[in-house]
Amino acid sequence: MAPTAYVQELSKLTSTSDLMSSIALVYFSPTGNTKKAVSSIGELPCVTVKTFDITGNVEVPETDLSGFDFVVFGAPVYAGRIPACSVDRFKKMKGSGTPCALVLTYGNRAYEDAPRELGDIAEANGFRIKGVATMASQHTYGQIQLGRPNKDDIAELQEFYFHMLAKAEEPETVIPPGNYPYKVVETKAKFKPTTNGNCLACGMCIRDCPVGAIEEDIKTVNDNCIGCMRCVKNCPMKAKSVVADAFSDFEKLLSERLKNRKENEFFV
Ligand SMILES: Cc1cc2nc3c(=O)[nH]c(=O)nc-3n(C[C@H](O)[C@H](O)[C@H](O)COP(=O)(O)O)c2cc1C
Repeated sequence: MAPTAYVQELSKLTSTSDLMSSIALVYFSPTGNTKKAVSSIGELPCVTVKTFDITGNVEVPETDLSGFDFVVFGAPVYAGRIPACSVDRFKKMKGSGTPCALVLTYGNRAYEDAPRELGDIAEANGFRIKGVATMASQHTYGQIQLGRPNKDDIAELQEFYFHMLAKAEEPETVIPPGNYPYKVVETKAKFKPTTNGNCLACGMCIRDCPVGAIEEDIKTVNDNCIGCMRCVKNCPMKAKSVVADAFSDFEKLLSERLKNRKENEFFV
């Protein structure tokens, strides 16, 4: 169904309907792809959303989401898993048979065990998984699938959300893709950002870093760094970057290796 047709369809349904309206969005999203994908459910008519952005380096409190009609969990894929630092944050979210969807964004390589890992956390905490979306997105590194998720990706995702909401009360659940044991991964950054002379010491990078890796002097990036590149992407002065021949070589190689477009997949 074309996006406009489905929005019209949805409007018709929601005027009479049992479609849900109260939706919680929970995402970890250092560079914004996952946030964009998850938040697009809020553009559907007749839904109200409450956002729980668990990306920042703050203690996530235990949060009861059982009062919501539907929950969307979103995470990026890091080395075939969800980011290690996000695990305990997602575990703070509690449901009570609450229907949910999982949205994983990945940089056009592979999502491997990440959907299963996020799904296992959700299920253990009282959520029923109604569907899983794996969204091929712009990679953090190199020049890969620039701008994705784009308008067309979001339209596909919104159609998925629409079906999720329509089926939320049905008992069937979905087993997310992925294997056991989960892939074993290295979580420390291979390449850390450095700071150039543009820096105005505004401290935004310190405040925003998901793992508290940037020290008070701004220049020192400690070993907590996960290489998410949030500081590089968000710095208004473009003062953070990774300057290393090895990094440029890695980016070139990765861009070449991942140049063929992958499609989004929806497990319902
Ligand atoms: C440390 C790290 C590891 C990554 N590992 C993978 C991977 O295994 N597979 C993949 O396709 N993309 C991988 N990516 C790319 C991200 O999954 C992708 O760009 C994602 O959409 C970023 O989400 P965000 O913008 O919400 O932070 C990785 C990115 C980073 C920073």
